Amino acid sequence: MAHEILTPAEMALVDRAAIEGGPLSGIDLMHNAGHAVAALILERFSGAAKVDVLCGPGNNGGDGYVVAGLLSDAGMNVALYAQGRPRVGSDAAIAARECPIQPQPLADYEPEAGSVIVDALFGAGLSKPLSHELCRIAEATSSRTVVAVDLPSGVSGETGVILGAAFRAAITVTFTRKKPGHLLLPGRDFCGEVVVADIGIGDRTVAAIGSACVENTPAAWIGHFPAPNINSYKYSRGHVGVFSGGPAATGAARLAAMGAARIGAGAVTLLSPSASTAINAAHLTSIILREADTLEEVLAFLEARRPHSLVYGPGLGAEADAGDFLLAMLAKAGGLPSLVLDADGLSTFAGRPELLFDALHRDGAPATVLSPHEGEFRRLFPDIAGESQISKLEKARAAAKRSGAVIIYKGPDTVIAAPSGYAAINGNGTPLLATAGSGDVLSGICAGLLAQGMPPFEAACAAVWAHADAALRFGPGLIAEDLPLALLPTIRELLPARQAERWNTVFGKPDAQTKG
Ligand SMILES: NC(=O)C1=CN([C@@H]2O[C@H](COP(=O)(O)OP(=O)(O)OC[C@H]3O[C@@H](n4cnc5c(N)ncnc54)[C@H](O)[C@@H]3O)[C@@H](O)[C@H]2O)[C@@H](O)CC1
Ligand SMILES: [K+]
Repeated sequence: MAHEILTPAEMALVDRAAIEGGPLSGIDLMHNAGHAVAALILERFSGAAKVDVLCGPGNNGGDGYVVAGLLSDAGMNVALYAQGRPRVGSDAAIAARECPIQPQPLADYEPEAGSVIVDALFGAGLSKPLSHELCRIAEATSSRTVVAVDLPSGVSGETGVILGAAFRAAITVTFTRKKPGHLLLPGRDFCGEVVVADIGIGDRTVAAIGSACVENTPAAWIGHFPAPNINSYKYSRGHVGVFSGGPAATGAARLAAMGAARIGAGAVTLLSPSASTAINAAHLTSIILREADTLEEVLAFLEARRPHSLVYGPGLGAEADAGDFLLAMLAKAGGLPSLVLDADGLSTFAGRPELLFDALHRDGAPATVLSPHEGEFRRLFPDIAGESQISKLEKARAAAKRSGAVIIYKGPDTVIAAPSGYAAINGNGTPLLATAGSGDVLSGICAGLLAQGMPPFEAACAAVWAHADAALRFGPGLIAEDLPLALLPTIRELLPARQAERWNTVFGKPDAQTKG
């Protein structure tokens, strides 16, 4: 699976395994890495007046020496600035020896207009904040064209956190696979365009490391994406129940309902308190409306109509009674359908999250997806949210393990994690989604996919990706009401891709595995 994400530690293991397994040695890999960066610079910036290559003391610097030599051989005007000498016997020392350009001290470096800067100071080995001098250089280059080797120096490849300061790259060329820091904020913002170069390490060597994280792209879940078949009827295509709020807060549930319907659920029922029935009825056409004020009425609906998934939370109010009602439903209903908890359905458990987690860990508990944004995450997992040393990826994993649910930890860099630890980082997030009600639509999309039989982790990933893809295709001016209809071009590309995946399976590719 070429969409795995490797932490710097996993990448080091992959490099080591590749070198031990042969046929490429460490210096061969470094030559390949340098070639990839030099080729990109020649392709994109061949007209640059000058290229300034900044080399650090480790192997990231080693890549820089290779780049400098290749660009100079290609006729470009190259200057080399180095901080420290590579360790004797290292691959970087070989690369430095091979490089025909005499390095100047990095302390003398002043960026000039018209130069392209190659940041080969630190990559995977960044271990402490940049020094004052490096912070100054990073700041001085912030409006220049910077090509970062592997990672912009100062960005932690593991967490995406900035150590002191960081170079702001136009393009980052990384090797073999992306690292979390290329996708998690704020690191992602410093990377610019991320190019993944093949330096000769095979997919099998990467797979042997067993990374438990992927970039959230359709490749990660298309094999599970639901497609109706000729025998489908409305209930077999999936039935979603969405709980509506009171008369002043009914819109959120209708947004979720429309998200569920557009992603392909054959039937969606809005469960409405009687006080909201008139207003919901005035706004709904294809969505089924059912009055339900009491737990008995909800249980009767579940028994009679057997929905395949439920959305609980949007517009319900964060007071304790919303949580109490859910707990009562979880305690009473035998075989509750899968559940998406969002918004007030999460906030209602502030200060008492263990009541929810206990219920979700009980035998027979439904498969559940929790979709907190930053504030809701902090309400449910205050200690995990407060951990300053771990990444958003690790926080989502810890939350999934504790709650027993798939977590969609929302934000510009949404992370999806399963209780097993398997996780995905989303890369197509867009600020267009920062609009009221967009999260309600997401919960509906997720429930719509669950109702169609998609496993919870894959449904959560697909919902997050499709939601953002729809927003990107729609473009500026998007409001939450537009999102369900904006899903159409996305779905119309996903369905043929799903069909193609089916044919691949028929022709012998291994079947898609559930990662939840
Ligand atoms: N054979 C390999 O392992 C390959 C490695 N490659 C390159 O090697 C890089 C990793 O190399 P390294 O593990 O040597 O790590 P780096 O070159 O990223 O940095 C390690 C060195 O920097 C020092 N250092 C870290 N943070 C510092 C800071 N803030 N201020 C001052 N000094 C600091 C460390 O003490 C160490 O000497 C990758 O990012 C990639 O560019 C590629 O050439 C592909 C092959
Ligand atoms: K770098």
